[in-house]
Amino acid sequence: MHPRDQTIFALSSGRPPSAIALVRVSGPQAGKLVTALAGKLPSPRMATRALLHDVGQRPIDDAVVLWFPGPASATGEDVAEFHVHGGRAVLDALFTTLSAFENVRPAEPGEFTRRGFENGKLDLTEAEGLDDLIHADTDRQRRQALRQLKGLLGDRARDWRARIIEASALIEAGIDFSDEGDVPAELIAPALAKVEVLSAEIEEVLAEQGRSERLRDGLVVAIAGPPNVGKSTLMNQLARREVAIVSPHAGTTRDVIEVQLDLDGYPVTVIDTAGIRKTDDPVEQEGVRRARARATDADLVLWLSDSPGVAIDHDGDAPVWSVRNKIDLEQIGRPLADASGQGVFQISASRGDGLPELIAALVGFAQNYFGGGEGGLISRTRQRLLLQETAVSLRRCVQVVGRGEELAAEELRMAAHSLGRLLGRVDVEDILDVIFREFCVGK
Ligand SMILES: Nc1nc2c(ncn2[C@@H]2O[C@H](COP(=O)(O)OP(=O)(O)OP(=O)(O)O)[C@@H](O)[C@H]2O)c(=O)[nH]1
Ligand SMILES: [K+]
Ligand SMILES: [Mg+2]
Repeated sequence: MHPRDQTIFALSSGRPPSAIALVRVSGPQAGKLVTALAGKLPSPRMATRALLHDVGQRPIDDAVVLWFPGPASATGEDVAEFHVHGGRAVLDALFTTLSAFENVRPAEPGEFTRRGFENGKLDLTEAEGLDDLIHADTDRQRRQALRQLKGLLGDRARDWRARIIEASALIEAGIDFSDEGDVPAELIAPALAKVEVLSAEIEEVLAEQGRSERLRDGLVVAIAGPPNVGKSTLMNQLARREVAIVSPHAGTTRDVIEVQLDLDGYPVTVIDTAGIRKTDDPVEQEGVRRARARATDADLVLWLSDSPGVAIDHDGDAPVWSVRNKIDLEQIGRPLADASGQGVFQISASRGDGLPELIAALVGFAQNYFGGGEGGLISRTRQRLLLQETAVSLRRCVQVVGRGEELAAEELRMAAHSLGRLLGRVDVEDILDVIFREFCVGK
């Protein structure tokens, strides 16, 4: 039997032990499994209490069972849900029992969603939105993923594709007419007008794209500077916990340490790095090399120093903010901070002076970086590349029409094909494998 026709099961809730665990089953044998374990098939979509038994009629657990006959289910197949107590032994017993049936096996990552996709329950952009939603850490990421899952990009793409096919039909009709005389102009002109409007709409969505992709990936802020200036102390303050070791010894931090922060709904990764200096210690040298590399890739660098006039030793395109630490050791009164993020911040990482100003400036930077608002429709490189391809084909269609309607028609076919791939309609198996492999097991 092809793996696709086998019945799959997986733990869809979190890691045991937990109060309740949800085990999902999908495939042609789902009904048979429920009957075998629960004694009978419950009414569709009604939570029903049942004592589950293994194949030797020994009890497994007191459970709640749900039965969703296909095609009105998440995967489009027959689906069952077992809500059991979330202990490891309970789950072991349940999985052993399920596996004992022929052609029943544990699901691969993303396999439930993939089946739903293959049965037309959701398009590829919605499947990606679902995966993003599961992995969303901040509120803004959640809202963006939900928009994707609700099919906003998919709906636009379907509409564009339908209109490209309409324009195509006009051009094809023009090609057919042209054998009999010089009629095409009346057909070609409205087709081109449609294509130009479409082009503009797609380009507008593309222009918005950067911010949503960034929202998905997050903003990386690197703390860099000479040894012992208080980088790890600042890191711990931003993280509000002791993630990095702080000590009076220069050269304490060697590895790159990362924390994920939710900064006003924006996903921000802060990295603490080894103090940058010349050293003979090979381990510290490696730390300095890593520190430089990570700071170069960051979106923003906080260059920390503890005395005036320390030169910034950093290259890369990212903006660098100069942060003076340990102002508590000096008698300079209130810390000065420029909320625009320009100029020098003055803080005491250990006492907390100046931190609210620094954090407010970071939020301002994040707002700018992510573009504020709700973000655009595109959240993945795959989506952006396919929309760019579509836009290029549409632009070329208008350019080449003078050289022959067939060329223009071919460009429209390519545009429609790119949108088909965006929706997952015409994609080849291996691309789907790559996309669904990143999903969680049980989804
Ligand atoms: N007085 C004062 N001491 C501080 C401040 N911030 C950090 N320190 C002290 O400075 C020393 C070095 O702090 P760390 O956070 O380990 O500095 P670092 O830059 O991470 O050091 P390396 O990892 O070795 O490069 C520690 O003894 C801290 O307690 C501050 O704002 N004021
Ligand atoms: K130190
Ligand atoms: Mg350190």
